[in-house]
Amino acid sequence: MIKTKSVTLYHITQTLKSPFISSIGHVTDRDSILVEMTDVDGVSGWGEVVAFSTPWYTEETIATSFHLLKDILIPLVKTESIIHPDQLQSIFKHVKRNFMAKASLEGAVWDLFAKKQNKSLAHALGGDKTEIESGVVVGISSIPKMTEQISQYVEEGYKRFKVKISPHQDIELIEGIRRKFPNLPLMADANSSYSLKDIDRLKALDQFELMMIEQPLAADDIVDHAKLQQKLATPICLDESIVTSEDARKAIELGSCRVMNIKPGRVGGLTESKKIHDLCKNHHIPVWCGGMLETGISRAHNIALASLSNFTIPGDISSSSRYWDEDLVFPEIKTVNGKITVPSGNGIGFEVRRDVIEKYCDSVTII
Ligand SMILES: O=C(O)CCC(=O)c1ccccc1C(=O)O
Ligand SMILES: [Mg+2]
Repeated sequence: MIKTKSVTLYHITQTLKSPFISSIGHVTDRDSILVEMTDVDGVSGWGEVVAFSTPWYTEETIATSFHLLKDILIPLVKTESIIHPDQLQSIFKHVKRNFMAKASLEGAVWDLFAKKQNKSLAHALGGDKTEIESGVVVGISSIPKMTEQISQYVEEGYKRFKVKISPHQDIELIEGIRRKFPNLPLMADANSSYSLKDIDRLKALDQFELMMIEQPLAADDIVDHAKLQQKLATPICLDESIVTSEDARKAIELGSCRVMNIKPGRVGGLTESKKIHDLCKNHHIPVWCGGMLETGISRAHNIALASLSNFTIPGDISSSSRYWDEDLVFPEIKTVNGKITVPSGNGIGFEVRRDVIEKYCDSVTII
């Protein structure tokens, strides 16, 4: 049983090693809110808000998440005795959307719950893989720079490579990469930069045998994606369009995709992530875990989630050093020979480094 004593929110800002560029947004300084929930027995669980400072990827921001946590979600949780983290869905049932805010607090509860059960978060979620395969994302730049980056990541052992595309940079880019790496496990993420009018451009990509195209069409669409999937040989993977397990059910029913990307933040937490995972597994839709340029805390949650059996495709979970000079967790999260070991220690299985948090922390709020 978890009875909350306090929840501490740490607002931190870290600068990415190099700016992250996609078709819809640039990130140079990464703001995050770390959520530490301490219960009356003195055990702490950790979560992270993965929203950005502006609403370019989803409608949430760091500021909206802070408001939701402080004024609505934490007060709701503080009055409850929690037996299982799944309960948070009913505790939050009158709070619409705000998935990333909910996921951060739910993540802290999952970590705390696993720690109190003397289980790893992976085991608490029902995952039994001891290692997960690691993929990496190459941001938008010139084609020579991107191929150069890919060569470096190939050397580092990554198992899957993702590039960002848009109607301004697609066929030529993929052709350039394929010329140098004919058999690379390669995929492209469009972040909703196409419409059905671009169908010929998208069909032209079929010749390059990409593993999948991620989110070609609008975030709020699953109908046009179904039409597009019928015309494309390349599997479509949905990211932004899936924010609940109901969205996942409808997308599967319509045939809007053949693969799904799951990000706990986007779907409101690990409980909903698991539901989507289970649903996809029953319908033979493979899933992989997406990334949000997050710190080691959210990466640790992602690793635990990706230890579930239907995460059969390497996700966007890369070494912390891909984005950060210094990780917030110990030991540092590292891809070795394209794999990351799923920790066996209790909860997230990593120690949170308070000394590093302090270095990047702008403000602390205790509720
Ligand atoms: O390496 C990562 O963390 C994932 C990079 C990435 O593609 C991404 C990063 C931020 C927001 C959205 C996306 C995306 O998957 O669309
Ligand atoms: Mg994406």
